[in-house]
Amino acid sequence: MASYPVELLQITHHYSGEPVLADVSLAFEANCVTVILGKSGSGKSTLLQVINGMIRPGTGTVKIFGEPISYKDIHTMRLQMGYVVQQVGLFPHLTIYENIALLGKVVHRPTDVIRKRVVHLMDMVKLPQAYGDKYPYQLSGGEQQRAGLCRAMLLEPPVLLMDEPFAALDYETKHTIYDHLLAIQKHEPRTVILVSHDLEEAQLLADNVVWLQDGTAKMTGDASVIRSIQESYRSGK
Ligand SMILES: Nc1ncnc2c1ncn2[C@@H]1O[C@H](COP(=O)(O)OP(=O)(O)OP(=O)(O)O)[C@@H](O)[C@H]1O
Repeated sequence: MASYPVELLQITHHYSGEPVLADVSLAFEANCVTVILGKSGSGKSTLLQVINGMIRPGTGTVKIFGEPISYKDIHTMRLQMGYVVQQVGLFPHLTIYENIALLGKVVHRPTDVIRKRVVHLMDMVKLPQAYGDKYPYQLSGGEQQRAGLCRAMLLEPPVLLMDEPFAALDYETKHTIYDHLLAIQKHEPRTVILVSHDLEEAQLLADNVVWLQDGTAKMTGDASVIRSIQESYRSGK
C-alpha cells in the first residue's frame, strides 16, 4: 500500500497544560492542495509546526513518506519541506536572488544549477529577472511573497507547507498569486498543506479540506465540505 507523504496519528499537544491539539489523525494526499481551515486559535499553525518537526507533539506520531520523524535528524527531513509564512522572512541584507538561492548554497548545489532553478522559478511566478538584484525593501508585499514562494521551492521539495501566506495581501494581489500557485501545481505538482481562515481561498485552491475546531479535526473531505464549513461559520458552532 502506498504511504502518504504526510500522516498524523493521534496527535495531542498542550501548551502549559492547555490542550491545543486533541487526538488529531490525518493523512494528506500526494500532490494535492489540502487547506486546513479554522478560526483564530483553533490550532492551525501548531499543526503545521508539528508536521515540520518544529514542535514535537506531546503524544502521537508524525510520519513523512511512511517514516516516523526522526527528531535527531530533523534538518535532513526539513529539506523535503518548503515552508512559507505570512511574514515572508526574506533576509533584508541579501538580494532577492541571494534570498531565493540560499538553501541551494547550504546543500552545496552547483552554482549553475541553482541559477537555472532561480530563473525558472522567478519566471513561473512572473517576477522580472532584474528584481534578482534588488533588496526585499524595494519590492511590494506581493512581490516579496512571490520571492518567498520561490525560495521555498528552490530544492523542489515534495511537500510545501504554507501558513496564511497571503493573509496580508490585497484582493487582486492574492488572486494573482493563487493563479501562480495553481500554475506551479500543474507544472510541478507537490503536496501542499495550506493553513487559512479564508473560505474563498479554500474554494479556489483546495483539492481537500480539513476543518479544525478547538484542536480537533471536525470535518475532512474534498472541497465540497466547504459548504458545510460555511454553515458552521455562520451559525457560530
Ligand atoms: N508557544 C505558545 N505557547 C503557549 N500558547 C500558545 C503558543 N502558540 C500558540 N499558543 C496558543 O495555542 C492556541 C492555538 O494557537 P495556533 O497559533 O496554533 O492557532 P491558529 O489556529 O494558527 O491561530 P491564528 O489563526 O490566530 O494564527 C491559541 O490559543 C494560542 O494562544
